[in-house]
Amino acid sequence: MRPFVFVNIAMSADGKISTRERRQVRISGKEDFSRVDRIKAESDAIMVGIGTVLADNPSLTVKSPDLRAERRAAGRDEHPIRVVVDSRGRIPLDSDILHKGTGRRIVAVSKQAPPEKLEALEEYATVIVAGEETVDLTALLEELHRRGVGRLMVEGGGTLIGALFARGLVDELQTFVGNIVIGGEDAPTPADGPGLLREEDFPRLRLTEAVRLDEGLLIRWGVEKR
Ligand SMILES: NC(=O)C1=CN([C@@H]2O[C@H](COP(=O)(O)OP(=O)(O)OC[C@H]3O[C@@H](n4cnc5c(N)ncnc54)[C@H](OP(=O)(O)O)[C@@H]3O)[C@@H](O)[C@H]2O)C=CC1
Ligand SMILES: Nc1nc(O)c(N)c(N[C@@H]2O[C@H](COP(=O)(O)O)[C@@H](O)[C@H]2O)n1
Repeated sequence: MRPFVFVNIAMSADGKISTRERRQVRISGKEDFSRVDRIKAESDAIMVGIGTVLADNPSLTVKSPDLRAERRAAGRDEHPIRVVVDSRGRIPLDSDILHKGTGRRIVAVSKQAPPEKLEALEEYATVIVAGEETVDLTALLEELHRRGVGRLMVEGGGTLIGALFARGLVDELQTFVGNIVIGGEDAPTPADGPGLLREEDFPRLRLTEAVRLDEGLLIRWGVEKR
């Protein structure tokens, strides 16, 4: 068993999620940022790849005091569990995700991570070891489910999202398309990594919603079961 997995990503009108320098770019407007805060508050856990932590240093906390109060009233932590996928334990110990906001953190590593780094990390986070080289995402999701995660939001980046799609581990995709053009063949996109080659392997999506939001478009897709 694994959690319900949904990806939320903001991309430019030309399909980029950042610049070729991997610098964080504001793509969403005010309305979309509040939508993201709400769906974050509705999740049990929120996951990113180590590339996003190193590039953006996000906290992935719930920003609205009202949404945090709702979570508290429901007997939950103020913020969802923050999960970082980080085979080699590269996460800096002073990363915001390990310090900002109350609540639990999980760092998922593979057997490649140095034991001394894991020992240091355990002061701030629960460490899950899954996989030999990179993190075994199927095993990780099963472990998260065992630890009570029913609804998992994935915030990026492109490499992690591409790997989850390639393994059939995504149930829903929410994309905000913003009114900017970033360009550049090396700028990250919503599904990076090696990509898929055979049409029969391409995940098939079912459009469930397309609405105007800020100066852009929010598109929601369900992922067909294989
Ligand atoms: N616009 C938006 O909404 C968002 C944009 N971004 C942008 O995305 C960029 C970062 O994306 P990206 O560089 O692709 O990094 P990711 O955040 O996707 O992290 C990828 C890394 O995760 C690690 N990893 C461990 N196991 C796996 C696995 N099984 N499959 C895939 N990855 C694994 C790998 O590093 P290792 O081998 O060391 O473990 C890999 O390089 C930044 O520019 C950021 O600003 C990010 C989030 C949202
Ligand atoms: N939804 C959305 N729109 C954008 O325009 C963005 N740049 C992002 N980026 C993501 O948000 C994270 C920042 O989180 P915190 O504010 O630090 O909690 C960043 O790391 C990206 O995952 N998202």
